[in-house]
Amino acid sequence: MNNFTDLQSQPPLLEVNNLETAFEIDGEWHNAVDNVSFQVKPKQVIGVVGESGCGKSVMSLSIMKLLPKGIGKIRNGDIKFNGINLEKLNDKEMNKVRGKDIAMIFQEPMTSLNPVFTIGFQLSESLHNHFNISKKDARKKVIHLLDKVGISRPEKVVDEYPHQLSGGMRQRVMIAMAIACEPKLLIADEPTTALDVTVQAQILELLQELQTTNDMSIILITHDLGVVAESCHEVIVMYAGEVVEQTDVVTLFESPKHPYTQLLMQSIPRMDQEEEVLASIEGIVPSLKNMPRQGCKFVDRCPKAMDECRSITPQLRESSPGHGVKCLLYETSWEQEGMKAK
Ligand SMILES: Nc1ncnc2c1ncn2[C@@H]1O[C@H](COP(=O)(O)OP(=O)(O)OP(=O)(O)O)[C@@H](O)[C@H]1O
Repeated sequence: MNNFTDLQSQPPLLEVNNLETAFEIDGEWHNAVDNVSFQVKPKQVIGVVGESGCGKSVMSLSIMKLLPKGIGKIRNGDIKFNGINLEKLNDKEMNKVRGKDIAMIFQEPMTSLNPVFTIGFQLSESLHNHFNISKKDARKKVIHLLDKVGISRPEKVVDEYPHQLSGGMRQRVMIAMAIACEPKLLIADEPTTALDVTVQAQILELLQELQTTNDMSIILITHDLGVVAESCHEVIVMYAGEVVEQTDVVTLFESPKHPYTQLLMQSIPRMDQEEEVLASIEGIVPSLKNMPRQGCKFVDRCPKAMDECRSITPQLRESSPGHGVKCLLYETSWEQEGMKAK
């Protein structure tokens, strides 16, 4: 992994500024991603964590411009890749960016692989989409890619079909497909969730290795802070579409500030625990239609909630340089305003 301080001085590869992505439900638009801003530096691995329904996938689909047409849209903010505003690109231009500059892998590889075509055919397709390459050279490159992602006997696997491979191998194939065109940014959406623990560790190791050899940045989306601790430089904690905490990985683990992050920390299995006694966070993430319009969205589940949390909407503020927290516990201005009013 690269040194965190070295990365800080570089211009961003990806900039997400005040992103709001909404879905239309019963004639009304609701934000699934609400005013999210962050940057990804070249060669940086950034983790996006949060429970199911926090907006992690919608955020990555927004970056890829793959939101379901007609139902979902970016209604505010912008996304810049290498300084280019992706919103301004037409479909053809965006198709070039996808795969070639930014690639994505998903949780369940079987849904992304076509069962009726061989691995070789599917991998060469993505090469043909972006490069003028002969069939023979594409096959050679596919075998090389399969080898690179740790698939043994790649010359055999190239002619096999997805169902002939294990879950871990299929995820390796997806990674091979994603890195085929050497993208500068890989978005990995829960890449290990469907795999057993040993295979999970191997896939994470592979991603880390590729990040270094290919000089790639990675956005690693996960609900598991344990995965983040292993692989990321910087972390964004999302709750109900918003960033509630954002900092480097060491600071996050040494001094998590937001009550939501603290609860997520308690749900990481630890090696020194004889039995897995995992804290679970009571309640669920509010649905888009039931999202509180005012105050903190975590209030109903927060063990540290105060009366003011229902009426005052917290702002994402730096609690120390580079450590953003969106919680009234770390804001003093609302208390001062209250004092003035008295
Ligand atoms: N096509 C859609 N139409 C309406 N609402 C949607 C759609 N896709 C996602 N949502 C809503 O947007 C919110 C964020 O969903 P998202 O899938 O991004 O969460 P997530 O954090 O990625 O969860 P998971 O880990 O389960 O994928 C949720 O409330 C979800 O129900």
